[in-house]
Order: sequence, then structure tokens, then C-alpha cells
Amino acid sequence: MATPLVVSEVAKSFTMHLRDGIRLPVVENVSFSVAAGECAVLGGPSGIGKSSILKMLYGNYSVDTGQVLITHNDVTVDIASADPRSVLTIRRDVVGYVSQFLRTVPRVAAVDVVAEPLLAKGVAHEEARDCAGDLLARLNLPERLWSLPPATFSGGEQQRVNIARGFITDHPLLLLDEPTASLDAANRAVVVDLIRAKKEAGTALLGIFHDQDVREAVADRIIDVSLFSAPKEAA
Ligand SMILES: Nc1ncnc2c1ncn2[C@@H]1O[C@H](COP(=O)(O)OP(=O)(O)OP(=O)(O)O)[C@@H](O)[C@H]1O
Repeated sequence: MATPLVVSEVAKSFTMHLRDGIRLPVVENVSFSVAAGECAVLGGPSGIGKSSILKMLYGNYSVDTGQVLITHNDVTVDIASADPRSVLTIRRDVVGYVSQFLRTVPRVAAVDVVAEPLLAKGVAHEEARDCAGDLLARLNLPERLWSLPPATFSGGEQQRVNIARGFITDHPLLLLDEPTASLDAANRAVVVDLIRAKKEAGTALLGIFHDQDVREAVADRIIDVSLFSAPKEAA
């Protein structure tokens, strides 16, 4: 089976257009791959570029140079150079992403927020909602909240909705940006179980976990992002 994710020689810097075009180099020569059934973890100190790498892999941040090759069903797409329509198709079918914070949509019930990625793949409404309910129950979100929009939920409740939404599909590649940051120990354990189940199902996972216990429980390999730190330019 082809490797689902191959990152090759990627570099990223930010240009601050409102600050005289100051250039902030972040990473360069980023090269690694993630195999099916493996959970690789991005490590390194705060501000080194871990989240920026995940955002490039999901197409949220542009890539200055290099390739992000995502392969599914023998088709390989370079996210770094893909057109926006291809990026959206890949997000629907291939790459899932759990961010730290839920982007709430006004007036949409939590259960429908979670079911939406399945509906986008053509799953029937009732089946998608049933799957969403199963995941929300597993993540201990009280049933009385399922029909409410998550905008007023607590941080941990919103994060559980976000996790359920990210885990509901069978996307072959899953990116996790601190999915357990606002969770209590019991719910962190649920997320560890969900990650292990994904690994067993053959999903390739790449995550950032500041919680050491979670990291040790799920990581097959740590990718040290410090090795890719770009030299900082003199002020
Ligand atoms: N949109 C942006 N515009 C400008 N600079 C940015 C942007 N996003 C990230 N940066 C900068 O890039 C660097 C890397 O940030 P990033 O969030 O990737 O680090 P991180 O390793 O994930 O940090 P942490 O562990 O604290 O979350 C930081 O110096 C940050 O200020």
C-alpha cells in the first residue's frame, strides 16, 4: 500500500505585510512520512512550527517550497500546489483535521455539526445522525446538549464536539492539533481509545499532544520539529 503522507523539503515563512513586510522564517527542509496504521507526533518547543506544519498539510497555510504528497486509492495529490477545489475534495474524502477549537456555526445543533462530514460523503441523514450520537455518547456529552448549537458550550464540551466531528469519517489520514487540551482525564482516555481504534483500522495519524501521558499512550514515533527550524534573520 502506498504511503498516505509524504512531506518533502517543505519550507514556510510568514511575511508581515502590515509591519514593513518583515519576514519570519519558521521551518525549512521539513521531510517525513506517515504510514497507514501509524500515529506520528510532532514534537519540539512552543513556537517551533508544529501547528504551522499541520495547517500546511491541511491546506490552511500556503507552502513556500516543497511537496505535501497525499495518496489515496493510488491517486497522489500535492496539497502544496493543488487548486482549491482539489483541496476541498481531499478534505471531504481523505484528510481529517481536529483543530484545538471548534468553529461554531450559528443555529446548527451539535449532533448535526458532528454528522456533517458523513452527509458530505453521501451517507443518509438518519445513519449519519446515529453515528454522531454514538460518538457524542462515547465522549460523554450529555444527551440534552445534542440538539443545541455548541456556541454556548464549555471549552471541553466544544472540544468533544470537534473530536466527534473529526473522528466520524473513515478518512485514511487524520491530523490532530492538541485534541485533548481542554479535556478531563476520563475524556482524555476516551480520545486515546479512539486514536488506537483508528490505528487498528489502518488510519495514518499525525498529531500534536502537549499532554505527556496522551503522547506516550498513542505515539509510535516523535518527529522533532526543532530539526527543521529555519535560521532566524537578524532584525
Ligand atoms: N498566521 C501567522 N502569521 C504570522 N506568524 C505566524 C502565523 N502562524 C504562526 N506564526 C508564527 O510561526 C511560529 C510557529 O508557530 P506555531 O503555532 O506553528 O508553533 P507551535 O510549535 O505549534 O507552538 P505551540 O506549541 O506554542 O502551539 C511562531 O513564531 C508564530 O508566531
